Amino acid sequence: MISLKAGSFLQNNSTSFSGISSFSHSQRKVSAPVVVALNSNGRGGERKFKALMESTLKEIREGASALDMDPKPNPGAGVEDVYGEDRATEDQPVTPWTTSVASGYSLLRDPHHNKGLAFTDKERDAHYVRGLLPPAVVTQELQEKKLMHNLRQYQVPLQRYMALMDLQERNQRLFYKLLIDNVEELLPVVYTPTVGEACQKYGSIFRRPQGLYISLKEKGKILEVLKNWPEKKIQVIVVTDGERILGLGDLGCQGMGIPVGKLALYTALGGVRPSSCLPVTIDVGTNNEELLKDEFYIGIRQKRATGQEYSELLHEFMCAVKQNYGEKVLIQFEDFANHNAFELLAKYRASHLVFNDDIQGTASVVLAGVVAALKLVGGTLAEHTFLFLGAGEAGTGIAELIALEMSKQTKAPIEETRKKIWLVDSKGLIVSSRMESLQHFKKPWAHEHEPLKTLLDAVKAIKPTVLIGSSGVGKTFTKEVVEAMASFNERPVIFALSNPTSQSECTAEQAYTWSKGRAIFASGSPFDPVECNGKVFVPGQANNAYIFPGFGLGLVISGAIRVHDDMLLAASEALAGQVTEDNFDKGLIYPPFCNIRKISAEIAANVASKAYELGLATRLPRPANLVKYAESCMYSPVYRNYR
Ligand SMILES: NC(=O)C1=CN([C@@H]2O[C@H](COP(=O)(O)OP(=O)(O)OC[C@H]3O[C@@H](n4cnc5c(N)ncnc54)[C@H](OP(=O)(O)O)[C@@H]3O)[C@@H](O)[C@H]2O)C=CC1
Ligand SMILES: CC(=O)C(=O)O
Ligand SMILES: [Mg+2]
Repeated sequence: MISLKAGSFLQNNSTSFSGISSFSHSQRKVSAPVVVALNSNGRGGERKFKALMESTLKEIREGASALDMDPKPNPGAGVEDVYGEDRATEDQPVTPWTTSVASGYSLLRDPHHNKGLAFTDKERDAHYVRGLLPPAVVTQELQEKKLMHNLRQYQVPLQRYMALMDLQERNQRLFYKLLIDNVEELLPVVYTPTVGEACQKYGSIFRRPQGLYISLKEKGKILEVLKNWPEKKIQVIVVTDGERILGLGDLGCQGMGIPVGKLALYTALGGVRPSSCLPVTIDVGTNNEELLKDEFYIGIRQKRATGQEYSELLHEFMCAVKQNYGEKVLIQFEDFANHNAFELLAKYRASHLVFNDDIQGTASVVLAGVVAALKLVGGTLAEHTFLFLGAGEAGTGIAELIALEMSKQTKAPIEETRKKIWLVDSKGLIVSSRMESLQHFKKPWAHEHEPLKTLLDAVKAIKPTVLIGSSGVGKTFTKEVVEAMASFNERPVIFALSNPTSQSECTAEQAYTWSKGRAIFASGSPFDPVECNGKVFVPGQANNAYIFPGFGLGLVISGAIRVHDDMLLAASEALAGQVTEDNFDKGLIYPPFCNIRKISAEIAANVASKAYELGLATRLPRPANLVKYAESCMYSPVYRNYR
């Protein structure tokens, strides 16, 4: 075992090199000079190691220029090839560095470098794995084929989820190759709906920890906890406190499945490197009585901390992140309850690079779907009338972005364009007579109207052209509601955004059947194509997964320091622009996920372009072709050759 450590000595068989602090990226408490400690383990590896060190140092110091992009990647923009992995080709192999040079048994157990049976004979000799594997040598493609075959044998979605998580823990590149090549089939497993069930049962299915847990016990020590994470170059953090996991409510610490899943998509769909992604769960307790009683629950057993105690922990986290990773790390808030979500976004948007996926990402994806739908239904955005069921993060976030875009298009003040948008919450239609009792984020939507209690009454009174479900409550778009929409719209536009599938406002089949095949329908969780009156209808998936991976990539490659609403509009425009005539012919208002990497590159380029235009980008000079640049920065899961 050859280990490379910063600021420490090895007791036996050790040889020291000094002055190579450039290697210190993955160890904490780095102090110069960095010491490389060598334990040759009786393999006579000392000379070999010195030669290896010299050649690798040379490669890192000089070799980077060979394949650099024009303009050169800027370390500040966070896209540099920290591990030398991009430079690896058949002719130019690299060393599989971790905090140690992984070899032998530990190499097979290191998910970042393990290739299983794909290790060549030469690699098996060079890295001491001969005999630790059966003799067959197979390609990554064959491994993929076998795994897909095995996954398809499972009847229960949760078993597929667990098999995929095991793979991620065992062989990271193979996991991402599977996910990228089979995105439409595997998205419902690592993401909604199956990830919802996984979170509900997270304590029971828990095997190896994923991500970073920061609980009230870590108060005062969050910076230290961040330093326990093995990677130093973090570019994207997805953080939840588990209080509103999909439409499933408070799952406390078990919400970890969400940041883990979202970040898997950052890599697979947006090409952000797995090593630069950090899933975080903040555990302040849970109000879920069942979990508190569950002997397998993995979080702290207490009611949720609120008020000052909550905000102090969150503030310590936000400060520690900036201190540890710098100004340009993206913090994505995910599945917080709305009473905290709006406040956190407002509090930190001026000082940190923050993005709330449920408020902002969802807004961007739904606006794109609406803009695309206009091609099928006709009219401008301002000529349509919108009604929401659900006036929380998703509902008011989407409403505000639609109103902003309408205002930009018509030059009318946003106070005016908001009047085209109506929302219903658990107490009925939001109207001005309720103003006093409304939460702050609902107040802009309190228009003059008589109070109405039910969605059906609101549909009949407002006569919306677009109906959007964002309440987290399933089966709320009843036959009467859909029939009412179809009675005054030739092509009613219906979004059933709530996740997972059990919480969907209606199914695709119901939307098409009840509207006699006239609905333009999209849902947050996927539905299979439906045959109605001899015609096949393909429902779209209106999910923020279309937006956040490309959006985040755009921020990272431009070195953006803040998120601006115009970037959300830019992302939305790029997504809507990817819907083809062929997609429209099938009634689709989103492009299929199988092209998601191309879509993400377009989104990233539009977002980055906006960041430059707004003076929020720090990566200079601006690459001439941002789409090509975004594509070139994307992580590839193909195995690297080891020397
Ligand atoms: N497809 C996608 O990409 C996304 C989907 N979502 C989904 O949207 C749903 C809501 O999320 P989010 O907005 O964050 O949640 P919030 O808790 O912030 O908002 C929920 C809203 O729904 C209202 N509501 C609850 N029950 C009813 C009811 N029976 N009738 C009418 N209104 C009701 C609430 O009313 P009140 O305020 O009165 O309590 C509240 O306004 C979730 O299922 C989530 O999974 C979220 C983000 C992205
Ligand atoms: C998709 C998503 O972010 C949600 O349902 O919360
Ligand atoms: Mg969410």
